[in-house]
Amino acid sequence: MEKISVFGAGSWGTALSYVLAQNGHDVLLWTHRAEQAEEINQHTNNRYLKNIKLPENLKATSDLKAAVNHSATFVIAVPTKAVREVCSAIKDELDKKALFVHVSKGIEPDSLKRISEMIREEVPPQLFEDVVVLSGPSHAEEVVLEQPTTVTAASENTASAEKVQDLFMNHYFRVYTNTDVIGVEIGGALKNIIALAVGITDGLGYGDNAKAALMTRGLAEIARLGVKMGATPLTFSGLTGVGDLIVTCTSPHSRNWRAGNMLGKGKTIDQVLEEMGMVVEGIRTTKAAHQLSEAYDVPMPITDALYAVLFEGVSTKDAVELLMGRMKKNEMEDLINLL
Ligand SMILES: NC(=O)C1=CN([C@@H]2O[C@H](COP(=O)(O)OP(=O)(O)OC[C@H]3O[C@@H](n4cnc5c(N)ncnc54)[C@H](OP(=O)(O)O)[C@@H]3O)[C@@H](O)[C@H]2O)C=CC1
Ligand SMILES: O=C(CO)COP(=O)(O)O
Repeated sequence: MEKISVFGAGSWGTALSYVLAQNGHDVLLWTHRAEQAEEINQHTNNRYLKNIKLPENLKATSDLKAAVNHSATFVIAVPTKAVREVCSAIKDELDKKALFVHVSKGIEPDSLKRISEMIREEVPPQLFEDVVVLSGPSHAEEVVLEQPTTVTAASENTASAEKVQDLFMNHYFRVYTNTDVIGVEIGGALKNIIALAVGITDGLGYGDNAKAALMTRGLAEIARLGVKMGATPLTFSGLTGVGDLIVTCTSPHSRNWRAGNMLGKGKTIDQVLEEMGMVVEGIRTTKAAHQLSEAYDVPMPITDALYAVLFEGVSTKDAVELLMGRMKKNEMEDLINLL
């Protein structure tokens, strides 16, 4: 039994706390809202996970210092845009080395940093043992129903990844390990762009052909960029690549797919975000990936088309026409370089 602190009490932080508490660990879940900590201590978190009874041994707090002092294993489960703020606040209270496990799926626009890079910038090396990423096809809503789920813990240091594997693994939550941190982080972040795009074509009334096209060519552009950034090509055929792409592009649980679907049906981004009430990571990540494709000189036509819709006022229909009207290509062009 380990002591573990989870930072961020949205859908995913709560679902992962559920798994850890069920595994017998002493989990303290931190939220920045006192009333939410009170609710979780009564064993529900209804805004994020409706009608789910949380384990009795899961405790919550809104006292950051208490959460930092509780353990030396920290799960960071806030949206990408809050990672720096939360990690910097943790660092201010930290007086020992901790293992940081992050579960966020995004890239920071402008700095173009991955999450593990952001954490390493916010927390000095003498205060962390390692930063491990836990990612893969996993909707919180299914995890808390204890439905079979597989994810990957990645670190260049296999011992750290195995430690995280041991903490989380149980009969419905199976954890693999991988040493390719770049590939795991890029796959997890960029699949949200493709899920938004698939949501749009579904919302426009296009069918499974369009969905398959976006998923396949989407994976091609994600892998192209990832490999140029230093990822291992095979990672994109794994859980954090094609696996997460499937689960996000084909499920109404996905906030990214749902947001895209509403855009395809004609709603504005502001209307969509207001209705969602939860993070839609793919929007900021589209901006970051658009910048990455320029920085690494990697063609990313689907990302570019979505960028045009989200940030340049291009209509969803025109964006599809733009993609379909691109110049002729050999399907394997560029991909051959990944081998
Ligand atoms: N949901 C899922 O199934 C999965 C999500 N993820 C990833 O996990 C990350 C978190 O997502 P998820 O839990 O789903 O998001 P949600 O929108 O469900 O919840 C986000 C949580 O973060 C809190 N938060 C936001 N900003 C801050 C801040 N500055 N300081 C403290 N807390 C803050 C929110 O608080 P408040 O309630 O006050 O807004 C809320 O509790 C994302 O990167 C997502 O891609 C990964 C795998 C699966
Ligand atoms: O990452 C997820 C599933 O693996 C959740 O996706 P959404 O953020 O689109 O809901």
